[in-house]
Amino acid sequence: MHMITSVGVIGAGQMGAGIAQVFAQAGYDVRLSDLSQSQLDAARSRISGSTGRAVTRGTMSVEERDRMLDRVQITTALDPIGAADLVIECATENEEVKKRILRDLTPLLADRTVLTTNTSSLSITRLAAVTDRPQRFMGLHFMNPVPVMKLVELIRGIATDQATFASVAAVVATLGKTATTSEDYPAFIVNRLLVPMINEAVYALYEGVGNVASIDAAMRLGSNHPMGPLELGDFIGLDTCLAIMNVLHDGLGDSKYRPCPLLVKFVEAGWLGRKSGRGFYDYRAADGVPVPTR
Ligand SMILES: CC(=O)CC(=O)SCCNC(=O)CCNC(=O)[C@H](O)C(C)(C)COP(=O)(O)OP(=O)(O)OC[C@H]1O[C@@H](n2cnc3c(N)ncnc32)[C@H](O)[C@@H]1OP(=O)(O)O
Ligand SMILES: NC(=O)C1=CN([C@@H]2O[C@H](COP(=O)(O)OP(=O)(O)OC[C@H]3O[C@@H](n4cnc5c(N)ncnc54)[C@H](OP(=O)(O)O)[C@@H]3O)[C@@H](O)[C@H]2O)C=CC1
Repeated sequence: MHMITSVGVIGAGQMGAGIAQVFAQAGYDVRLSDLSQSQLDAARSRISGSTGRAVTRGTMSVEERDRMLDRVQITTALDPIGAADLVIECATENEEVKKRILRDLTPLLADRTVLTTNTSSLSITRLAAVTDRPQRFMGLHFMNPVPVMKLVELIRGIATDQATFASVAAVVATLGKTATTSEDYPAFIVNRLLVPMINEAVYALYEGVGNVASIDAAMRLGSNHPMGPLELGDFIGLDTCLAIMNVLHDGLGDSKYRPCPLLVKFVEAGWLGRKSGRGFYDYRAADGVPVPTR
């Protein structure tokens, strides 16, 4: 089995930045790629800000932080990604976008490269089929915020071989995270359970069962969830939540997974949650305190 020392991450959004950070902290050389230079610059600031907190608390020295940041190279090109030992596709949750990236990337890959996707819901087998290496392709699903959350879901496609699975599981252990295995069904385990709950919270809002503050307080204080479901939807990204509901609805063919029309409308309005400044809360107040919108 080839040693994995370098990692290529495609897509520098909230997940790509967090994944780049945890690999760099664990000593891997990271290449982070995105179409947009501004997203890459924002990812660098996000990593710097996130580790800045550790420096302030004294859990990381300034030198360690600087060495970690030096291990993350950013690029708008795809070519440098192809030479990495492990690649993690981490772009927008859209099957066509992911397939286009994987098709473009395939001719650039070294023979040894293990290819993975951080998809929240899409079929690993279908994504693998557009590459030249379905046997060395699998789902590697990190949770948000990546530096904090302990779990990584591992998902085999139908063709994933045991050596690939074992090497990816070994890499997860070096990050200090715990892996669980899920089968390749729509949205796997975490999002099969979590995102319908968020969608149901949007239905409760849509039907007037409660307002944003009462629905979130009910689940925070009544079920000990660290965030209310609407706050969590905003945190994940309402576009991503809607994409996951659509995959569940289409893939399992059960009306219980139909996305709430209010969720659809928010995404159509560009109200995507934290990342766009507005979702079920407005994040643009001068004092930084989120304000419920309904
Ligand atoms: C959609 C998918 O495909 C799958 C998914 O990811 S689903 C989403 C899964 N994630 C969740 O459910 C998250 C739910 N929320 C939480 O667990 C918590 O609210 C939270 C961990 C995000 C924040 O916790 P909190 O106690 O309110 O905040 P806070 O006290 O500021 O932070 C706790 C710690 O996390 C760190 N932290 C918080 N956010 C961070 C971030 N984005 N990056 C790095 N560190 C972060 C803080 O620095 C702090 O560290 P220390 O304890 O060492 O000081
Ligand atoms: N949000 C979450 O809580 C979680 C998300 N995930 C999964 O991780 C993936 C990324 O999600 P997240 O980081 O939240 O999404 P974001 O919207 O924050 O980021 C996606 C990034 O991908 C970029 N991108 C789009 N197309 C391409 C392309 N062709 N080549 C390179 N980059 C591209 C986007 O650029 P631009 O903005 O310019 O379009 C953006 O920077 C998704 O598959 C999602 O389902 C997994 C676990 C948790």
